[in-house]
Amino acid sequence: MQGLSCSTSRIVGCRFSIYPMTDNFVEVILNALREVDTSKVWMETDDVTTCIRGRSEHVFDVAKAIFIHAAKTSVHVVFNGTFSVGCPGDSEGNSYMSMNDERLNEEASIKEKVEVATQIALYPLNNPDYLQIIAEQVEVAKEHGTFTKGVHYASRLDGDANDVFKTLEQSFVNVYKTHEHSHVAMTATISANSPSKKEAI
Ligand SMILES: Cc1ncc(C[n+]2csc(CCO)c2C)c(N)n1
Repeated sequence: MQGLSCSTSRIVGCRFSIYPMTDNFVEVILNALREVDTSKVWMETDDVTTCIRGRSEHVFDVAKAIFIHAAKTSVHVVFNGTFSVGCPGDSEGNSYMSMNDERLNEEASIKEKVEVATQIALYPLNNPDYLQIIAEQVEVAKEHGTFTKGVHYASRLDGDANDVFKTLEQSFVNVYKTHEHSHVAMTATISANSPSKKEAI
């Protein structure tokens, strides 16, 4: 179809918000966005979300660092985001894909110990084997020790933010590497410092 062919681009993107549940939420959001090194990703923030795009490792590095930066204030904060790769129309035509693979925020992120509760859902969009592919990534999360249980429409992961982000990244990369023209979306809701208990309330 003219103009709608699936791009072979491997540019990864994430559109996300963080929601710090505190009166000074503006400060927490803006400090997290400012103090993380975002020089290896394309980034745009508006009044609803932030979008980051570039190489997979830098998109995950920056998303994790922004969330951890907000969470280390001890405020109850939630990250809600959609990761995407292979979206038709998302072109690689910018310099961010030629960055080297050295992660700019990993050293600072791994110093922080932040417990998180997470619900993720993987969507291998153009793959008829999607159920099998999702099941394989549940096994990966079990191997990582982050998988807690399946819930309706999602899998629950608990643990340190660094470990949970490792599972998110590994699952997403495993799925999009399945074939050259894969189009994959993954949603993640990540909560830290919640006053709620873990059970349904
Ligand atoms: C990561 C992230 N990016 C953008 C917003 C939207 N937002 C809500 S309040 C605020 C600060 C004042 O403008 C902004 C940018 C968000 N919540 N989280």
